[in-house]
Amino acid sequence: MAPSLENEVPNKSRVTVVGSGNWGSVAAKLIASNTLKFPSFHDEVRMWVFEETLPSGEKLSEVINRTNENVKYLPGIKLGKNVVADPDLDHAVRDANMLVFVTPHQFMEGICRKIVGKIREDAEAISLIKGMEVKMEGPCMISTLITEQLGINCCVLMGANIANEIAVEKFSEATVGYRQNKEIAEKWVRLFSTPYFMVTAVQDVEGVELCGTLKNVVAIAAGCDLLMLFLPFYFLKHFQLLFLSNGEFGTDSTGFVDGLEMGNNTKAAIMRIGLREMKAFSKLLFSSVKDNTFFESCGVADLITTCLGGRNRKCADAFARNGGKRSFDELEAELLQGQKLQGVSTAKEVYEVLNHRGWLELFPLFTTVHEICIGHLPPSAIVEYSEHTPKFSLLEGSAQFY
Ligand SMILES: NC(=O)C1=CN([C@@H]2O[C@H](COP(=O)(O)OP(=O)(O)OC[C@H]3O[C@@H](n4cnc5c(N)ncnc54)[C@H](O)[C@@H]3O)[C@@H](O)[C@H]2O)C=CC1
Ligand SMILES: O=C(CO)COP(=O)(O)O
Repeated sequence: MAPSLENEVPNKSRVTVVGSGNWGSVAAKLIASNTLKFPSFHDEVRMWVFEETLPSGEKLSEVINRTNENVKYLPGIKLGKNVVADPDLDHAVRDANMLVFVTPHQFMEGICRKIVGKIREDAEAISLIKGMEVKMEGPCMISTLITEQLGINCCVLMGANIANEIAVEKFSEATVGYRQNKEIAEKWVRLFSTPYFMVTAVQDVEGVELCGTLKNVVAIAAGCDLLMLFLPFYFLKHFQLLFLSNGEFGTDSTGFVDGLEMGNNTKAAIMRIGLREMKAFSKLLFSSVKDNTFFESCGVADLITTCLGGRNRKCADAFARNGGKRSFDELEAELLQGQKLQGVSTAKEVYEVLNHRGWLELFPLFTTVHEICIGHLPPSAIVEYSEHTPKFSLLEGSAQFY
């Protein structure tokens, strides 16, 4: 049973973080430092934990409350004594008027269903979730899902935010996207901002959220692109031994590409083309999306950091290194150890939208990423496709997107 709430103090905002993965835990840490600082917030930050039993036999939530660390998803980092892990979702959300949603996107529909009618009427939400759902009616952003299912306003916070870096207080920026109410957006900015985490608000929920969502697809491409440079050598025995024996891909592989003096240009090309497709796709879905949003932290900066150092890139690198013979599910389990990959399912969701609307030809990078992920194309297609200039000229010629 989770520890009980502190005594009620009127008019103070009470924050609950729904999610306690890698980023969820860091978000709780950031917030907890500010709820202690500002009298307008209750000190305590409740963090809903999807309960699991650790190899030691203990419950994760109990260990978090005992050690003040999320030993599974963010080991070695103290969250702040005012963070209370709570495995009971209803209990965790019922007193909060500021709900921070930060779970892998595939779980959000189920979570919303469980808490319908169980939250405060005056609750405000913010989503830190990068992903979307595709329904019969079309694509549905996670903030929209929250608003529609729970009947509450929902802002978003996205940015160049590799959680492990923010956990050790390396300087980062982030973007809050809001719809109408600037005052609420400013309250979220205050809740998250620290000297090492600089948050800016823009009035463009869809633009901010689509940036955060779509860059994960480009990061998969960036991961494949890395391996592309190795394919000619792939079957040489010593490379096979090097790549397949130690299970360490990230740093070694990047150094290797650097050694070939080819990788950075190729990766930059993938990012540039990816950014164009992100912008075109976002504007086709929502004409309100603003150009400037792509220059905020949620746009180009998040694209760069994820393509260089994110989990999507890491798994795609391993996928390509194995010639597509090991599934993303298998690689995710092995390399991320419980953390979740968003780019592969987002690529599928984007593909469904493109296919349904007859836009596949307009988005060769997004389309190719999905076809590689499902094994219809080899990883090498990610670079081959860039030779299909006629497809690109369709995009180049679509002036209304740019
Ligand atoms: N990790 C990062 O560096 C960043 C992540 N994000 C985004 O934040 C969102 C959450 O990511 P993370 O906190 O990193 O999560 P994560 O990738 O660490 O995922 C693991 C979390 O999922 C939970 N989980 C597993 N099965 C579940 C189920 N059936 N129902 C509910 N929860 C379940 C686990 O308990 C754990 O809390 C994602 O959309 C991600 O794209 C955004 C910025 C940075
Ligand atoms: O969103 C992220 C950084 O802003 C994290 O990306 P990954 O999920 O690829 O690690």
